[in-house]
Amino acid sequence: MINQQLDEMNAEQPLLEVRTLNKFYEDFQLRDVNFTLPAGTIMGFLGRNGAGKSTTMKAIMDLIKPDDGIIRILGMSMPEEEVAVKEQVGYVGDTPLLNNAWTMERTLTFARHFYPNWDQAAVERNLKRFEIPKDKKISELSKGMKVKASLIVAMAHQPKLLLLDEPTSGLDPVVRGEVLELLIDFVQDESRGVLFSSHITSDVEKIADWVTVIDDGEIFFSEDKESLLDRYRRIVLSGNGHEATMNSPYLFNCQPTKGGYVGYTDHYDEFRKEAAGEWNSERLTLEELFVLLTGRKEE
Ligand SMILES: Nc1ncnc2c1ncn2[C@@H]1O[C@H](COP(=O)(O)OP(=O)(O)OP(=O)(O)O)[C@@H](O)[C@H]1O
Repeated sequence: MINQQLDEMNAEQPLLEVRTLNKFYEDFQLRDVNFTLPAGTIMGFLGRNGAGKSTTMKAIMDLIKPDDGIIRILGMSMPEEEVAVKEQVGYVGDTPLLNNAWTMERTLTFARHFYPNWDQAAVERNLKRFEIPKDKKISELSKGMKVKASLIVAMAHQPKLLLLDEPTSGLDPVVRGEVLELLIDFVQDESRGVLFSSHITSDVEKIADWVTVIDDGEIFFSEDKESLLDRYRRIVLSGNGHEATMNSPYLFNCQPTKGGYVGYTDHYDEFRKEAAGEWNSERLTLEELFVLLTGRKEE
């Protein structure tokens, strides 16, 4: 199906819908995973080691068989419509995609046979942009070059959705920045979107519009990044006379400090209306928020 027809058909469709996805391993369960990725969105997928990020992404791609759940990409069901779906998805997983013994040239010549929408001009542009030599074997490329090469291959058939499992892990800050820029460029066409998992919360904070956190196989929250960072605040209460404020239902984790108390709110608008006495608020970084929330859940 040509892309223009798809755009018209799917103008209102989310790019990706994951509903009640379950996968049971002996020592780990993915439980009722639900989230939606709207078109034009970069979603950061955060979770601690072993939380279930790769398992979720592999289940979306049908690389592992889910025990239950519904996956829809542009309204098409996986795995029933796998061939049509995979024309619309570029996936870079946690294990190397490219054959180390092949050159980039051979890799591209091989891969383009599978995709009618292959965009060789974009491939050439990206190879030049990232200075990836076509005649070197994949094994001779640096880690950063391999990541960029994998992304170039994953994007060459003009997919609508990129699923990337830790694309920036182990890269130096300059290469990480280049990869993030590539993703931002990719969603300039608002019919596209990206789901990328990461431990680097600053990368997610930098480019994601939406943040989904998974914890021990369950979605903890999936929310627009700005509204998330707006409604949480660190609250610093100085001096005395804070009894009423400290009993606020909007304040949690309140601890004494040298000059008063420090706590957190997840309802900043409501909190500020009723808080009395001397106080000020600080915006949290996504990293601070992630540590606070995943730590709080364990209490
Ligand atoms: N094939 C398998 N058989 C049994 N258990 C598995 C299998 N694959 C993954 N798991 C388990 O599922 C859990 C989630 O693993 P997963 O790779 O999805 O986590 P992750 O969030 O991607 O972690 P990381 O950030 O460390 O990459 C882990 O406890 C892992 O041991």
